[in-house]
This record gives sequence, C-alpha cells and structure tokens, in this order.
Amino acid sequence: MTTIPSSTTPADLSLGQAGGPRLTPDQKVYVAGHRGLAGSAVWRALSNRGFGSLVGATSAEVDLRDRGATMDFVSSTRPDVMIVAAARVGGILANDSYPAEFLSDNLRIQVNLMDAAQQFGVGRLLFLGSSCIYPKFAEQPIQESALLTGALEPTNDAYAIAKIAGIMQVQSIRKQYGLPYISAMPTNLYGPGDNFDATNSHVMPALIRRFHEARLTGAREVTIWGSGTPRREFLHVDDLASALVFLLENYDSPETINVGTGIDVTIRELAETIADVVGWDGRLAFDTSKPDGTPRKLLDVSRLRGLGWSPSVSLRDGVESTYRWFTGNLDSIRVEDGLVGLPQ
Ligand SMILES: NC(=O)C1=CN([C@@H]2O[C@H](COP(=O)(O)OP(=O)(O)OC[C@H]3O[C@@H](n4cnc5c(N)ncnc54)[C@H](OP(=O)(O)O)[C@@H]3O)[C@@H](O)[C@H]2O)C=CC1
Ligand SMILES: C[C@H]1O[C@H](OP(=O)(O)OP(=O)(O)OC[C@H]2O[C@@H](n3cnc4c(=O)[nH]c(N)nc43)[C@H](O)[C@@H]2O)[C@@H](O)[C@@H](O)C1=O
Repeated sequence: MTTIPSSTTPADLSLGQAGGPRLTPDQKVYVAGHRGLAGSAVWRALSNRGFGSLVGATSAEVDLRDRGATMDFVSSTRPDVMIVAAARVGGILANDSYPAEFLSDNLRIQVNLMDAAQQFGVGRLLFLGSSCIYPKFAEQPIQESALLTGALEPTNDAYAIAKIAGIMQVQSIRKQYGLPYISAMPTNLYGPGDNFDATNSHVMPALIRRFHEARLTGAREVTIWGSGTPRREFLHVDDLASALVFLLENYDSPETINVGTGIDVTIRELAETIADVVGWDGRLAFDTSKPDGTPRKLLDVSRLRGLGWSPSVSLRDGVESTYRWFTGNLDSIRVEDGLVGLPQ
C-alpha cells in the first residue's frame, strides 16, 4: 500500500462555493488505480495541490476484483474521498479480443469499490467512465443526453456496458443514500505513464512507439491500423487530472459529465503529427484488416466549460512532451503486463 500519512481528522464535506461538497487538502483521498495513466496523473495533481493524505494500492497488493480484499482495504484505510480510476483498460483490439474480461473485471472492480465506499463512509466519490458509452452513431459533438439512445460500437460494447452500469451505480447510491457521488466521461487520454504495449494499447502510445522504432531501425514505411479516417479527440492526462479535481470541487449532479477538449483529428492527421514530432518522414501504410471502430467520437464539452474549466495542453505540445517522457523512460516503459526496456 502506498500512503502519504494524514495528520487530520475525518473530512469536512460541507458545501463548496458552487453548491457541491468541497474538496480540501486535509481529506484522505484513495486513488484506485494510482499507478495507471489517469490515476498517476490525479495523484500528481493532488500532491501538487498539497493533499497530504493520499492512499493507493497496486493490483498485486489489493486485487479489486476480490470483494473481500476490497472491503478490507477500504474499511482499514477509511478514505474521505475515492477516485475510481482502476479498471481493465485497453485499445480497440484488446477490447475486441477480450470482451469477457473487459466486462467481468470492470463490473467487479467498480461494484466492489462503490459498495465499499458507500458502506464505509466515503463522503465523496468520482467514477471514471469513457466516451465509448455513447452510441456508435451519436450526433456529434456528443452530448451527455445521448447516453442509451442507440446501439453501441461493437468493438467495445462489453466495456461500455460495464461503464454504463457504473454510471447507474453512482446514480443509485445518490438516490438511495443521498451521497454526493459523481461520474465523469473522459475522451481518449494520453500522456506520461501510458501503456506502450505494441498490440493492446491505444493509438497514441502505439504510434509513438512504432514511429520511434522506425526511426531507430531506418524503416521507410509504418503501418497504421484501419483506414486512417476515424476521428478521435485526445486529452492530455494532466488536463484530465485538473478537470477531475475541478469536478470534485464544483460538480454535484447525478448526470454524468463529459471531459474533453472539444477538438478532434483524423487518425491519419494524428499519425502525421506523431511522425513529425518523432522526426521520421517515411510512408504511411493503412492496414484495413484492423478495425476502425466508431467513425467519430467528439464530446460536447459545453457542460464542463460552462462550469469554468477548460484544457490547457494543445495536441502538438502534448505529443511533444509525451514523446520526451517516453524517450526519457525507455528502460522502464509500461506494456500490457509489466515494465520492459525498449531499444534506445
Ligand atoms: N486511457 C484512456 O484513453 C481512457 C481511460 N478512461 C478510463 O480511465 C480510467 C483509468 O484508465 P487508465 O489510467 O488509462 O488505465 P491504466 O491501464 O493506465 O491503469 C489502470 C489501473 O487500474 C489498476 N487495476 C486494473 N485491474 C486491477 C485490479 N484487478 N485490481 C486493482 N487494480 C487494478 C491498475 O493497477 P496496477 O498498475 O497496480 O496493475 C492500473 O493502475 C479507467 O476507468 C478507464 O476506463 C476513460 C477514457 C479514456
Ligand atoms: C479510449 C477508447 O479506446 C478504445 O477505442 P478507440 O477510440 O477506438 O481507441 P484506440 O486508441 O484503440 O483506436 C483509435 C483509432 O486508431 C486506430 N489505430 C491506428 N493504429 C493503431 C494502433 O497501432 N493501435 C491502436 N490501438 N489503434 C490504432 C484504430 O484502428 C482506431 O480507429 C476502446 O478501448 C474504447 O473502449 C475506449 O474507451
């Protein structure tokens, strides 16, 4: 278990300025999934804001699919606030190949965590979903009200159904127990600490690694999955963390809230940007035997912007800083099931 010791008494969750429960640095915050892409960014953001009592456990220490272990952990640590950033996560191929685990693991992790939170007095909770909860052909940009209005994208429907169940659990706990728990739906994320597995990762880390290796080996062609025409929105994970802290301070509603930039690019444009940042100038090939997934997934972020939050990292700057981080950490890059060293 990782903790920053607390010197404080149980949290004050009195109303903040915007009418919601206030988040204060004296509270004990459990970041479930604190070593992951999102969780580690949230941990950094809270540490930087002076939160002195952060709690986290690795999956080896506490397997959150195990109900007893989860209950024991939450009852012994008694956090004031819980951020649910632990999940089985992967890119389009991982979701399409392992739907049984994406459904079962995620249902178990989130049900165990949220039941434990409710039972052991966690006063404030934020559950992280994903923009893939929305229908495949939702009107763009996608408003929060599009939830459950159409069929899901088949490559990630199992994962999406688990996430939709998570939103419902948040709403049910609010309704039955009156607790100020909330859920947020981020768009596609990227940044330091991502999973750079060649197969099971998301497009951004996969292509950073592929272009980097092409530059090292002198390859003149790099293969991109699918047609290159799907459009995706990318949010730097430090912006995500800032938005989540903001929501914990300012948002208290049963309705989920989108977290994104409001800007999307084609996968071809993304690949060209990454190639340019990496310094590789060969040909792009497109492997159309791989799935494209949903054609477009741009979030309507007016609800979040209306509350006063906006992102600060441009896509170009974010790709540059993530590539700098990647090249600075080649000896300990995270892949699917651990850490590896990559060619330097
Ligand atoms: N990445 C993205 O593009 C997006 C992510 N999200 C959501 O954000 C959240 C975090 O995702 P992200 O940070 O990318 O994922 P990561 O894969 O980077 O991190 C997942 C974390 O969950 C933990 N975890 C997984 N299984 C278990 C388990 N059985 N028991 C305990 N801990 C477990 C891992 O712990 P350990 O390291 O110790 O194994 C890891 O820290 C998820 O809910 C995801 O759906 C939403 C939209 C986009
Ligand atoms: C966050 C989100 O992540 C997944 O959905 P996705 O948006 O499709 O994310 P992705 O990053 O895997 O792919 C985006 C696009 O990029 C193309 N693409 C090209 N080349 C590579 C490549 O090398 N790897 C990957 N993964 N994709 C590639 C790929 O074919 C697709 O068209 C789900 O897990 C979903 O559940 C979810 O929540």
